[in-house]
Amino acid sequence: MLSVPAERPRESPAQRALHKLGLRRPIDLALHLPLRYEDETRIVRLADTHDGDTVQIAAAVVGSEIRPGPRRQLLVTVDDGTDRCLLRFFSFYPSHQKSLAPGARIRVRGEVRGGFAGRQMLHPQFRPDTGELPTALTPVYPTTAGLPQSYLRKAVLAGLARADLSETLPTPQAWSLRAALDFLHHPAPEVSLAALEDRSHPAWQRLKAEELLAQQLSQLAAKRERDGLRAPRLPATAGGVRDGLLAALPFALTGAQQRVVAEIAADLGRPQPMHRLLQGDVGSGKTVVAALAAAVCMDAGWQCALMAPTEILAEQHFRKLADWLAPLLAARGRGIAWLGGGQKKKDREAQLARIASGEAALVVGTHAVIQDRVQFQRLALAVIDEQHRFGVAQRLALRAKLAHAGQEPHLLMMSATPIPRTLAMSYYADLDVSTIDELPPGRTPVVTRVVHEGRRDEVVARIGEQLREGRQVYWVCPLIEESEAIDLVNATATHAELSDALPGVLVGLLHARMLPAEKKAVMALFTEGLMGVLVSTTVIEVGVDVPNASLMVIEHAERFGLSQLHQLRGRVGRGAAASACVLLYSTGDAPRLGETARARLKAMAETTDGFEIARRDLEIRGPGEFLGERQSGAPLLRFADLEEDADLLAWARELAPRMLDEHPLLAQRHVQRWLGGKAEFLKA
Ligand SMILES: Nc1ncnc2c1ncn2[C@@H]1O[C@H](COP(=O)(O)OP(=O)(O)OP(=O)(O)O)[C@@H](O)[C@H]1O
Repeated sequence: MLSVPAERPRESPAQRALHKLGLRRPIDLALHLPLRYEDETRIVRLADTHDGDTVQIAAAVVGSEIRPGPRRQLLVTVDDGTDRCLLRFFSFYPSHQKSLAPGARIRVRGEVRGGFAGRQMLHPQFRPDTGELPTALTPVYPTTAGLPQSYLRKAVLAGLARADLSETLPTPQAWSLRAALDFLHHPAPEVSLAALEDRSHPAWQRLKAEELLAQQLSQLAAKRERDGLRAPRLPATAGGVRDGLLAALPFALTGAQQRVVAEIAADLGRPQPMHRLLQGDVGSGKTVVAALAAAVCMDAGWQCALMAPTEILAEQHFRKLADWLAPLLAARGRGIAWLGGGQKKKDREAQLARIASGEAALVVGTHAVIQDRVQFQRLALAVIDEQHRFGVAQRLALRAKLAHAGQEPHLLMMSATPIPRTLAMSYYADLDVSTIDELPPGRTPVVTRVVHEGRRDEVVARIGEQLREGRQVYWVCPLIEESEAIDLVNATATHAELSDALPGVLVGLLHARMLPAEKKAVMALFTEGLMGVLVSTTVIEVGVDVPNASLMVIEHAERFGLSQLHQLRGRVGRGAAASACVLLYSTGDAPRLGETARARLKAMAETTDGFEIARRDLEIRGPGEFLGERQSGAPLLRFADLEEDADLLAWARELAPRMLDEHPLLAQRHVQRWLGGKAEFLKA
């Protein structure tokens, strides 16, 4: 008999958009709080409005026409008996025209603009006028493309009705969770905007307290879980690879490097696994810290793995670590293995054998390092570069893969994208954090100039000057995320333009679609100083280290995010030479740059400090987006603020251990409610 596959209900675009916002369970919807409220309870007479007022009017459509041309518009005239107003829509559907046909009675909300031609509203919201006005303020929810407010509002109310909101707090509270959520989602008619926005209101206090408690519970559970795990103890020993490396380095460690090396060594000496994040600004010298950690591990007779997210980065780490460590290891009968994407089968087999036998004390590579076929003889430390590029799931897979005989490896994760302290505490709930907050001596800060695209020729002339001084130059082409193909066209055109403008100079091109071997060849020419200019898409974003490069030009800088610009700029100023970064911008058809793009370029011109950049980035984008990019999978505070709500934090900190001990089921339910699938470390 044929079995008919069960038909899976198709997701509508609106449902997909809900999922994109992370709104899957009824409780997720119930906890999706309004961003602001609109007052639709009042109708204003058109004759009483002033330029710039945002108002709601009730009027009849008296005229409707489409103005043709390149900027097609729908123009609708309405009359409310006191005056007329023109509604202008630049994008519209046939259904708009129908609802706005002459004779229709509508309610319109928007900003009134005065002018010679009379009152106007651009893209106002409108709906049929049913005669009945809402009696209370209307919530407006954070949303995303393809998810209209009306749909989201209904979904939230349905979620609120279905969610399990039973009490999880063991001590009596002034407001229940249900009361707090009802207050915010369905404001009563007498509730004012001021009350709804007052974060010290008991409804908000209840939500923040809940959220902080969930965070404290999950952190504590993670910590207890970790305390129960075993890892090999790796005490630092004298006279080994670590001491050899310290003696051979051409520079002395900075104070900050010494401090974090000591923090890591202390963790490695304990029988519990280290889970530490090493964060440091671009060029602050994280690699040598990783090398020293690896050396401690190898001196104790164990293996270490280092994994980077791209072939270029992994390759660069391999080269640097091999320079530093290979001679020291060879003297002890051990070596370094490489695992990359484009490797020949025979070479790969040979490397796998060295890893399995333990002869390879250090293994460097890309994701290839955690593939099933890789068997370590005795792995004790895994170093993961740019860990935020690896998803939480990959991180967990790594841990599972590397654990053996009841022992977990120590994990050191490196990131060149510093996160402000308050966010780090909640984002990296399960990690300890070490920070390199000092650059090696002798660096001159990179001078950054924001230059209009119209002055491109001057910039090309400047490249010529740098080349004559024996320096090298990066030229980064725009990022148009949706289309790698367009990126490539741009980069290729720029490559041709620069090759023409700079006769006799080797100008290279690097982009994501090249084969690993081609990329490697181009990078090698640039690293060895044979190539003067490297035109690249953003593949060089992280980690590339060519100290002789002293100028970076970023084309269409207005399209890049702030941390990304900072990362890119970090590719220059890595040696002693004075370096510069030129941010070329274009405003396209617009008369000037948008506000956030302007804020980003201004921040870049004003500071080179990665922590300050991170702070401004957070300010410009808000925590959701700021962390979203980092593939957040860890708990994150949405409502509470660790500084502002210090008293609630103290309450949660005090309650969490008692709750875990005395009410473990309530604790579990509470964390599930707030963190849902993200509460991975509670599973144990
Ligand atoms: N204490 C030090 N004194 C002088 N130079 C140093 C010191 N530490 C590291 N360096 C050098 O500084 C450069 C940058 O170091 P490294 O590549 O480790 O930076 P990073 O922190 O990994 O930066 P990024 O995240 O940008 O890759 C390298 O050329 C490195 O050899």
